[in-house]
Amino acid sequence: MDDGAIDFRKLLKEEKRKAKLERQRQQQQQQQKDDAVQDPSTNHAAVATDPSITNHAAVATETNSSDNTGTTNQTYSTTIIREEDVDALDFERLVQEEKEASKKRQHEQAMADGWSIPQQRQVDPRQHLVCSNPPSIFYIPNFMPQESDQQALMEWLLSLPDNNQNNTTTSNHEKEASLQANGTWTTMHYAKRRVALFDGTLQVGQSTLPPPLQRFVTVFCQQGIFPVEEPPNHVLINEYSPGQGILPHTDGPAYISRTATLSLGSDVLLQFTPRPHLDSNQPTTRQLWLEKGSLLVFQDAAYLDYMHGIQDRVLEETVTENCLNAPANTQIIKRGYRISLTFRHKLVQ
Ligand SMILES: O=C(O)CCC(=O)C(=O)O
Ligand SMILES: [Fe+2]
Repeated sequence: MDDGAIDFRKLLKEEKRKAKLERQRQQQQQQQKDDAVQDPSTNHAAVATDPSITNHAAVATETNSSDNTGTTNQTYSTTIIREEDVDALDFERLVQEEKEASKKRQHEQAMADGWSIPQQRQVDPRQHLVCSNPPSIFYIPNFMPQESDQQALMEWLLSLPDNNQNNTTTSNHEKEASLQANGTWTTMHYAKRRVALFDGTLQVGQSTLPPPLQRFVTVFCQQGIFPVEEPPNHVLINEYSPGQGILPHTDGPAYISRTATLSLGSDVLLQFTPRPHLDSNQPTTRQLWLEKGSLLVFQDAAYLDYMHGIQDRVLEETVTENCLNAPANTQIIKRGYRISLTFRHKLVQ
């Protein structure tokens, strides 16, 4: 496991070794060029410096001149960056980058270790199934039972960088593109809701989900919430200020037809609305009470044939007889600040 400590000595040694090799290479090249320029028989053998090597490479400018014999002489003016510059340039940047990466790793590890999810419990679908039609909505209250654990997870999420604070003038297109930047908050243009995406499929061959989220993935697979061969590799975080919602939508064919959503911060009512292609005998909109700390899992028909959404501009919601899981005496749900984490398995071609 990474203990987060930076081995400065090792870094310095490695950087010096690289700088030394680079200087040797430059000197060798310079020598070749000098020899070539001095020896008219080898004029055309002079080798120009690789232009792709920037910063610490020797920069050669080539000038062609014709002598009276008609042959082309190549001469080079070369700037060699000094030893001190090479050390200063790369080492400072390297140490800074390594420090930041290490701080981030430590923070994420501490966050991942800083809360508990009951691991032993095997989820029994029959126990958590909330209705027979559609037969594929599961609700697990107290999935993350401790309020302090929920708080710790929220704190980590809120410590993620915010794109909008860095750049308030980005176009919608750029904002959408910045959603691709893993683990940063972006404010959606119309909905005004903040979202952050962790797409573990962006780097081929390795999952890039950070440890706090990877922990959930492990638990979901252990508990049979997701199949081991199709674990969540994509997590969308939605932040709702009190009263904010999300339009009815389906999560679409980019994922296997299963989602797991963890609610933090506040309770809310989620609406499941049948899609128009369903025949009219299907039940109308159904409500589901999502308590903070709960996990909602829905799949198959509930994923494919229903839209789900949260009413916008509502601070208090009335529980109707179509609510699938609220206790009989619950009539009003007060909305507060809420963060949800939606785990999915994105299909990769
Ligand atoms: O916040 C929620 O509970 C719903 C989120 C959702 O539906 C989504 O991100 O697709
Ligand atoms: Fe959704």
